[in-house]
Amino acid sequence: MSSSSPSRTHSWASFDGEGSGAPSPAPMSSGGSGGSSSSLVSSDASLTPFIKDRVIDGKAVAKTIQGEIASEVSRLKDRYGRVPGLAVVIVGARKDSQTYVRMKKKACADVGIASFEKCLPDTVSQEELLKFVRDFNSDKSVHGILVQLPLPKHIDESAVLAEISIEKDVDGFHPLNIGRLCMKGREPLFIPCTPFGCMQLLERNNIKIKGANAVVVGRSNIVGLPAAMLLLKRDASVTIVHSATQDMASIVRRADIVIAAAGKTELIKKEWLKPGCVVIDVGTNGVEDKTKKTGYRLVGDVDFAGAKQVAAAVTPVPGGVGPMTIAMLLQNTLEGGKRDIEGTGSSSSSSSQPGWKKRAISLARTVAAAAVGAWLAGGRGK
Ligand SMILES: NC(=O)C1=CN([C@@H]2O[C@H](COP(=O)(O)OP(=O)(O)OC[C@H]3O[C@@H](n4cnc5c(N)ncnc54)[C@H](OP(=O)(O)O)[C@@H]3O)[C@@H](O)[C@H]2O)C=CC1
Ligand SMILES: Nc1nc(=O)c2c([nH]1)NC[C@@H]1CN(c3ccc(C(=O)N[C@@H](CCC(=O)O)C(=O)O)cc3)C=[N+]21
Repeated sequence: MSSSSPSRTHSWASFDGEGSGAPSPAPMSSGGSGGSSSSLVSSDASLTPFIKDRVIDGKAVAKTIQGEIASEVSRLKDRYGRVPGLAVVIVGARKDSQTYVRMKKKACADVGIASFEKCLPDTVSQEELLKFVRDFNSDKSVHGILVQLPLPKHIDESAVLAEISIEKDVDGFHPLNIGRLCMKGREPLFIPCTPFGCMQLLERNNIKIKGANAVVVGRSNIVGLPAAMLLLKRDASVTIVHSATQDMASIVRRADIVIAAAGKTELIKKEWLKPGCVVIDVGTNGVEDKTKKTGYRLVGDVDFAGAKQVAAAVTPVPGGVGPMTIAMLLQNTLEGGKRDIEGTGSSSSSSSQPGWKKRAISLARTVAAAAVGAWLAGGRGK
């Protein structure tokens, strides 16, 4: 995890064993096999500040993080007279996309981050869209660029995401950022917001990740895959399940931590869950509800009422991962802003070199690599 993440470190030893004076495991109301004797969740309420009655309050965690971001932004403003800026590009008129973009804009205003918006019709050509991305790439007041997904079918999503400057890729979707996220000993410049938010929900409640069996349901580039990589980097043993997985129930049943990101309403049943596990529900599915003004309500990928009876902790939908996604987008934009405004460099390595020096070294490395490549291509390397 990036050293710049707002998480705190914590010693896990006390939750584990018998005879350690450790708090007792979370109550297990559903009998059954496969349960371990220790809990990942402390019963010391001071260590689980955002868990009440086994429900993880994502809104409260997000609010805390946004408070931290607001004070950092005001520090930057006082000291340098500059604030971080986020640009959002939205194509077409999807209602859900418009809602998310509106929420992001309001969240930026709340913490003092400048926001810029480009709304394009769904007839926009790929070249035009790329031009707007390039314009934001070279705009000094923009430190983060988010192109709202999904994009219309005629646009090559990968090409657009790869065009975003890696230094402004606050979604963390650029192939270089994803590549670094997956590599041992490397860190991305930005961690994808939703998985980053899931990790914060665990970390800020001191939930033990190291050594846990984690199951991620879903393998998308934006949620499932990066969530699995982050859990792996935190020393969980990770299994990813997807639409071709056989007997998913028995795999989920072994999980101490479940991250559900399939986009299927209440796919995960109470009986699939190991007693005392922790469930992070990313799914955001609209189901018809005539009692609502909008005509629908949001439901997760997990049977929430059932999970609440079995799990030690579970996130609700809404009010769980969703608000965290937005908080982490602000966090990433702040990080991007700080690298530029304070000159803390374009690499997330822990080196203390100033930004300009890191950039110079990085450029020198690129030039050297290109020279060696040309030399080898010329047959002289044989
Ligand atoms: N709260 C938030 O902030 C966010 C919420 N979301 C929500 O999270 C969910 C997932 O989003 P996203 O990753 O973009 O979705 P995708 O549709 O891109 O990916 C879904 C993944 O789930 C797998 N899957 C689908 N059906 C099943 C099944 N029956 N059993 C097991 N695996 C299955 C798919 O498998 P395969 O690869 O084999 O097709 C795929 O890997 C959605 O509900 C989305 O709305 C997304 C982003 C942010
Ligand atoms: N480039 C890009 N980056 C994204 O991060 C991205 C995207 N495209 N496309 C769509 C998905 C989805 N997404 C959500 C963000 C916030 C909530 C959220 O805050 N949800 C609230 C409820 C919102 C409501 O009431 O509608 C909650 O769960 O409590 C949900 C989903 C980001 N995504």
